[in-house]
Amino acid sequence: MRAVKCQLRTLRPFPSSTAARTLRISATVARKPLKCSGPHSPLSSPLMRTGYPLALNRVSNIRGLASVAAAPAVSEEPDIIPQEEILAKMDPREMARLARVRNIGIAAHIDSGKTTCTERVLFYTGRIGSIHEVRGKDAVGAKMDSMDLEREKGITIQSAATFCDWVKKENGVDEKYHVNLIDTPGHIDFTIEVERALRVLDGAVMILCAVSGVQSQTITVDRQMKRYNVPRISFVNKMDRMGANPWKAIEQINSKLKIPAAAIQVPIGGEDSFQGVVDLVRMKAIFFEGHKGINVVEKELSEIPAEVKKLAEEKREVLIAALADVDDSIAELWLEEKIPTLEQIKAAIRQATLARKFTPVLIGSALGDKGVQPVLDAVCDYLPNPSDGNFGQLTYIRVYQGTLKKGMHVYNAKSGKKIKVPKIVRMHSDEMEEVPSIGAGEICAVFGVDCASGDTFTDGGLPYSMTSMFVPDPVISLSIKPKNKETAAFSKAMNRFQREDPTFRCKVDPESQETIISGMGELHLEIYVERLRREYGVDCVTGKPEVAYRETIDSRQEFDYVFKRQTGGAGDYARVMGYMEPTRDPEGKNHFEEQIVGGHISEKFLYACEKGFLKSTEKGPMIGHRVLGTRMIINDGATHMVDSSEMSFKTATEYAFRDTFKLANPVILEPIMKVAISAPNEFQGNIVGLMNKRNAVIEDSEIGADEFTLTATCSLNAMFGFSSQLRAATQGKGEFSMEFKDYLPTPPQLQKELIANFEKERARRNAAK
Ligand SMILES: Nc1nc2c(ncn2[C@@H]2O[C@H](COP(=O)(O)OP(=O)(O)OP(=O)(O)O)[C@@H](O)[C@H]2O)c(=O)[nH]1
Repeated sequence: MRAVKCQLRTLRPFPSSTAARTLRISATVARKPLKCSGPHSPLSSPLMRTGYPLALNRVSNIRGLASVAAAPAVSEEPDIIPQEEILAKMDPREMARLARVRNIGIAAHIDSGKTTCTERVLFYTGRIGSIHEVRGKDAVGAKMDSMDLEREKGITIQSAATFCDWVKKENGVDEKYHVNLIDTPGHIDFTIEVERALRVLDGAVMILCAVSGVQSQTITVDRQMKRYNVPRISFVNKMDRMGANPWKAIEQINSKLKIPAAAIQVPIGGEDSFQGVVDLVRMKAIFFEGHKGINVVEKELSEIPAEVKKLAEEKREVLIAALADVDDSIAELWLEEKIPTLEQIKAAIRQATLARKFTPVLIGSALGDKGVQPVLDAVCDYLPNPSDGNFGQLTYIRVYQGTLKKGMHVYNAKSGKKIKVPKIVRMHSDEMEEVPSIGAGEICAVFGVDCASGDTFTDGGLPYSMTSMFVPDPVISLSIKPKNKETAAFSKAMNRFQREDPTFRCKVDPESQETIISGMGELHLEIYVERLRREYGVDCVTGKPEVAYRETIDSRQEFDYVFKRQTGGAGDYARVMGYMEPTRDPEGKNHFEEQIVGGHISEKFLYACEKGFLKSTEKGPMIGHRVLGTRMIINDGATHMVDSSEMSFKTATEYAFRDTFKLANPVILEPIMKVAISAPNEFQGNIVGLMNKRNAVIEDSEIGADEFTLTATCSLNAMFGFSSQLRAATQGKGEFSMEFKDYLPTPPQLQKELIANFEKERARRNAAK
């Protein structure tokens, strides 16, 4: 059993977090139709025969040039067009406008203060007249938490977008910036909202709690920012809390997130005596006075305590040393023991941030109305504008089939919109090469194409669209039924929720005829049930939440299956031979392959076999859950002149799959979650006890000044009902988040129980028919 466990650990349906992986996923999806032949094959579509079939996929906006370094070389020797030349060709007024635009998101662990911070941003920029707190005493709730549910629960559920104008003072001159801002939810159940936001943004503010530092969900959003190449600045919030320690948080950004980070401010005071910050770039003390800290007051360092001034000098050295590591010009000055100027420091911070080699860290207390305005200044100073290195419309494209030529027309598979490809470039470090065309398998960038990340382009003849956004698989599901007969409103709501949120799924189980909804956690589904009631007036009855199990096999098994039926008229006949084996595919994909020699089964029937295989993987033979990581090879068989049909081969494959699966060491897999719990120190014993009872593996325990954080892995099954037990064990002071980690085999006893329950339920249904 031990060996099985190790091998199956690799069955991880979540791809790793690199942009390259996004490419590979898309490539796999795209290649699929190419492999098959026969009447349904795209290769037989008339347009495909004309010699210029193509399917393109936008991978991501270019946010830094480093990620294209691996682009393959072209055969021609094109001229190299320097970036400045391209910039020079753009309308200068448009360039100037874009230089003052910022599209940014705020992302962080739950309860770090994203909404509280956004509320200040809206207030200081004049978008709202007064500040209302999350779960505040006035019961109004924050502006960005616009859903009643968000205000009641004090959590953000949907990303909320807003905009504001911020006037930054630069050498005494007012500079007006337009900031489009998205506040994203922190709770792991709504992680798709963060994914959705990050792929359209140019930059992000990552908020951390000064007491807790890097938390589990900070690691998740970090991964997401890396996946979409989003440059970021960091804000260490809650400096007024007891035990606040920005240096620990910065150290953790360096060590846990592996991003070079350094403070560009130091705090003046801390905890309940936190008063303001020293700006390390300009070496000025900054205080926040007046109603809700609206007046930013600048003072010389001579006016602040000597120890803060000393700390500021020390931390400025640290900042310059960190910049020297990521910026050549600062490194040269450093070696020559020269002190960089304010402009040089600012330029180095900006460039290193845009290249995602560095994150500058700011410090403050949003609730205490201190430190938010400098974050807005830093957004303008250090985060990209839409024309930074991407000219607003530069789009990465991967060509999957055919050739993309300058001047040709392509169609957006989603919108059907026809666009002309005005110019194709290949990236070469920070320069671009214009090329006349680009072939299959290559990556290029195009200008002036109006599209969204992940869009697919074709020559108009293909109905395919590729997936590129990473959508995690739901891990939990429950049956749902309207109490009364409001079916129209119920279906309308279900359609809308699914359109909005790809991690929320809804389907009707063909056997039980029940509607089943699936999502990322108990809370995720609870919120939708509640939204149905409030927004659509549909009260529902829900079943017990169920884990999304998976089924797989652990050994190779041969088969020789004959499907034969004689029912008076024409009969059915199909014989399929071959073997099934585990793929050990890290993404858990299933594969079908034919290795027929001698034509015992025709192409048409083999296509039907593949269909039968794919259908079988949707509902596993053991407990009806999806199948992962199996390969089926058909290498021989037989056909009857009269009785064989596509249907008989499809059915034969399904039966062969079902019978062979059961003989090939079948295993039920269950989702294993990574759980992070934090609570005041006095409850540590209680929590460890709770987790031990669930057979969790405790991986790490970090004890802070007043709170501890425990990380563990535990099966999702064992985590049901944990939130209420945690509340009871910590007097409501504990919080937890969990995230899918892996699929692992269920304990043998549980596997037996699951199979027995499944069989019992099936027998009950059959008897009721
Ligand atoms: N002491 C202190 N509390 C803060 C600060 N900022 C926010 N809070 C509190 O922290 C809690 C969470 O704040 P939110 O702004 O809702 O955090 P969030 O990150 O938007 O939360 P989610 O969207 O649900 O993840 C609220 O009770 C805030 O009042 C701060 O600077 N200091």
